[in-house]
Amino acid sequence: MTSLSDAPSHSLSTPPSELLTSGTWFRLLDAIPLPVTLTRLLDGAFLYANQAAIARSGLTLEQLRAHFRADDFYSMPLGRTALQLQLRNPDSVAQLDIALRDPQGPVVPVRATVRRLRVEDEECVLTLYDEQAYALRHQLSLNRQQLDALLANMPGMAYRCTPAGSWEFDYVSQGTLYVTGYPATDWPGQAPDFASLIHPEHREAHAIALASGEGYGIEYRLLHRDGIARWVHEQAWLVEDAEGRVVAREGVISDISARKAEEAAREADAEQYRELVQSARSIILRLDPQGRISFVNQYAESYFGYDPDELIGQPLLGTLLPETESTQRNLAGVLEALLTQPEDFPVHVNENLCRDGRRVWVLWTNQPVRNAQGQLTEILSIGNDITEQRQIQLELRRAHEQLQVQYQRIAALQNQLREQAIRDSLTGLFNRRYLEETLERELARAQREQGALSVIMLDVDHFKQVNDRFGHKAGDEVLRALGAYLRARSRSEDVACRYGGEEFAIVLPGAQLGDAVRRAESWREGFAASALEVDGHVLQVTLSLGVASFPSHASDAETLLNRADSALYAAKGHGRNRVETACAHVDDSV
Ligand SMILES: Nc1nc2c(ncn2[C@@H]2O[C@H](COP(=O)(O)OP(=O)(O)OP(=O)(O)O)[C@@H](O)[C@H]2O)c(=O)[nH]1
Repeated sequence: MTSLSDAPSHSLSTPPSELLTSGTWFRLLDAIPLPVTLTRLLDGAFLYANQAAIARSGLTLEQLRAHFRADDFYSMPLGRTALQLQLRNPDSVAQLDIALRDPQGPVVPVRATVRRLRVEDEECVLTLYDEQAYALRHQLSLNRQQLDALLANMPGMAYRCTPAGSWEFDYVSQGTLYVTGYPATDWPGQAPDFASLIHPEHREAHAIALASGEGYGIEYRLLHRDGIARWVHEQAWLVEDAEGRVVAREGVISDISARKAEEAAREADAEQYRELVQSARSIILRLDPQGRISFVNQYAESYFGYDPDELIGQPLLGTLLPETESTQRNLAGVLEALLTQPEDFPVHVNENLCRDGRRVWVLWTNQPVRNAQGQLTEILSIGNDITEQRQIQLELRRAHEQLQVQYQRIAALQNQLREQAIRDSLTGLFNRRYLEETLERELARAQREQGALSVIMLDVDHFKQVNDRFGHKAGDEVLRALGAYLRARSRSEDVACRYGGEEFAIVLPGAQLGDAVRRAESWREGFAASALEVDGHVLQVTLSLGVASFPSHASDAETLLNRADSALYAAKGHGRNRVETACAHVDDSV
């Protein structure tokens, strides 16, 4: 606008037709980003529109001039006559809010600056349209209205007071009733002095804030008209004039009783929680994400034997957790895993270290705490001593291991006893009792399966002479050698026994008579051919053998043994060192 009024006056005498095509004046106007028009005052006919105005209208200058008048685009509350009245003096200027009507679009309110000009003996109006200025002004007035409504309706007390005397109120909002119990209309005058409403305990703090010479924000209790003291928060600021003199204090006093009550309840809750944590008979500690101790309860202090100052801020590893571990457990690794994946360790058992070096076992329950972004902020751990249980457990394990050893010893002993019960100690062969048991069993099976079974009885020839010539010990040696000989030639199913003295019996399950005789013959031959070295003497010892078979010779154990024994007797009788077969008809009573 100032550029228009400052424009060189000589250009205004240039005829409009020429102005439209050339001239500094209008080049300048074209450069203005806001719409500018020149219209005739009398009827609003367009004489000129700058580039911004043409762009805004969506028409050409020719179309504007030929078919439109200013009144087609905007209307003023009082119409053209009013505009003419506003600009009744030459060169007069006015500012108007007008509604700019776009022929095809919505109505846009604009702020227009109009100036009356005389061009070519014609009274004209130069108009500058500013939509933004209108919007800003409109918004400001709207905010003012909102503010007024807000002040009137807010539950707090908005005020303004002047420094004259003792800060007399010259404005209080309707919320004053809510905060003090006195209606806004009682101020000043009927209501008591504001300072007297401040609770005696807080008056001094309020007076200090007032005297500070600056704005302030304080909380204090205010004595309400209903007799109840309520917590309020006062935010105040000072208003200064151009010379920096304080001309007013403004502020808002809000009732914060509800917030204070909540804070008190929260504090009471927190206090209860603290008492609970401190009186708990469990170890409670908090760890930061770096593995440092940030809190320990009293029980934890006494349990580990530390003062709180010695633990807070200390890394867990090296204090409560042994830094090195004789059992080679990777404690640093365990702690690292706990800090990075706490959800994987809801419960864990750990050996911990007391200040005096004692080792204690603790069962830990861990609760990770995370912030809204999911980052770990701390780990809350609750521990219970399980040293005694652990000790009992260890002792039980040790006792169990000892029992295992003893059990194995007993089992070995039992085995040994069992072996002793069924073995002959001199030869290592089975004894007579075992033979009888086995024979009964094997015979029953052979009968069941309709199989065969043979028994070979054998006896050392002239054994008495061995004893007599070389001594009883040498005789034992011969018997031991015969035992080894028979064992070496037995099959897995055979049962070789020392039947008594120098007499032996071998049960051959599944063996037919012919097979048994062949084997008896080969044993006889083999033993007779072997030279026994006994006590420095080389002996040649022969055997007599008798063979009997089931079912050919007998069907019960006793008879079968008797038949084999009879056959052995026959072998002795026929000159020894030979094998005889039992006869089915032999009379057992003989
Ligand atoms: N060294 C030793 N001798 C034993 C053992 N048991 C029995 N004898 C002896 O074996 C001998 C058996 O003698 P006899 O029954 O007369 O028979 P034999 O001298 O072998 O003569 P024939 O059987 O008829 O060939 C006895 O002298 C017994 O004392 C033993 O465990 N060790």
